Amino acid sequence: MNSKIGFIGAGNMTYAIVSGLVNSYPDDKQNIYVSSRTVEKAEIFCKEFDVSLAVNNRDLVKNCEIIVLAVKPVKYEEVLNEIKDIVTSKHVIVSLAAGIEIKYIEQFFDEPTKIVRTMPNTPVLVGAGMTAVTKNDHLSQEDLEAVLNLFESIGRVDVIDESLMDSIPAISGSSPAYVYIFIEALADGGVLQGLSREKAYKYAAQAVLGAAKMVLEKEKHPGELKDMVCSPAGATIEAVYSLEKSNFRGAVIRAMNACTEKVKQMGKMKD
Ligand SMILES: NC(=O)C1=CN([C@@H]2O[C@H](COP(=O)(O)OP(=O)(O)OC[C@H]3O[C@@H](n4cnc5c(N)ncnc54)[C@H](OP(=O)(O)O)[C@@H]3O)[C@@H](O)[C@H]2O)C=CC1
Ligand SMILES: O=C(O)[C@@H]1CCC=N1
Repeated sequence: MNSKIGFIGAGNMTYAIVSGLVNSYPDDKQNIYVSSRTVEKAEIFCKEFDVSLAVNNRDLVKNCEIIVLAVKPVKYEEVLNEIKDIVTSKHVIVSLAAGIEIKYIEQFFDEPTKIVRTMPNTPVLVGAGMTAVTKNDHLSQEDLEAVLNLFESIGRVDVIDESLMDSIPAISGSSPAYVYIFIEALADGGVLQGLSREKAYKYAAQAVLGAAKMVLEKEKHPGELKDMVCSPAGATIEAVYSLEKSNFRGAVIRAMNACTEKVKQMGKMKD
């Protein structure tokens, strides 16, 4: 880690990213700073990970080059007003917020400021995150590489056009939540049929992990991979038929549309 990185907000996403970074950079823990509204929470957090405590958000900005805004979208105005006069052209501001556009953050600063908008997900905690990244024109290639390196150390990264950013929560930022529901449902079905709860979670989660690896590592269409499982007149096609009758795909796509709709509303709520 070549820069000091500071997290404003010690909530779920900071927990996930810092856990991942501490695993990837065990010798650089002291270069990770955290501040939060409730200082006691930040203290507990810093003790757990052996990272540096910033006593407040301004102290964090003074100590770090990369500043991650890990507060809810509605808190952006408050936090940006608090730090704007001490942010310099050397800092890189990294936003995690769903729905917040780069131009909204830019308007707080009188001078050109380096801003990166990202959408990670909680699996960064285990080094298996998916992070979409977009940036403004004030970053050098070196600045961008520094941010990409951080997220690449805790998962996969993709640089995209900002026009696509509002669509990313639905497909990867929020989707771990739907996958956990799917895993719970698989496990409940297993328990119903007599498996222990412990075994049911292990079998369900490993099946989801394995299926995802097949999609990522084999150059095959997911439909072809599904067909490989469905023996003619076999058991799997009965399950697939039942899911299709329940509009499984439609339910997922409808949920994603609801997610994106909310992301767009959250982007407007901060105005
Ligand atoms: N959770 C997720 O899976 C993902 C979240 N995100 C984005 O990450 C951001 C954070 O989300 P998440 O971690 O889930 O939210 P949380 O509610 O878990 O955490 C937010 C944190 O911000 C702190 N906070 C609030 N106001 C301030 C302030 N003025 N100064 C410093 N800290 C403050 C809160 O402290 P306190 O508890 O004391 O109020 C809390 O620790 C959001 O913008 C979200 O859109 C992006 C991708 C995935
Ligand atoms: O629920 C949320 O608003 C955030 C955005 C992506 C995941 N969690």
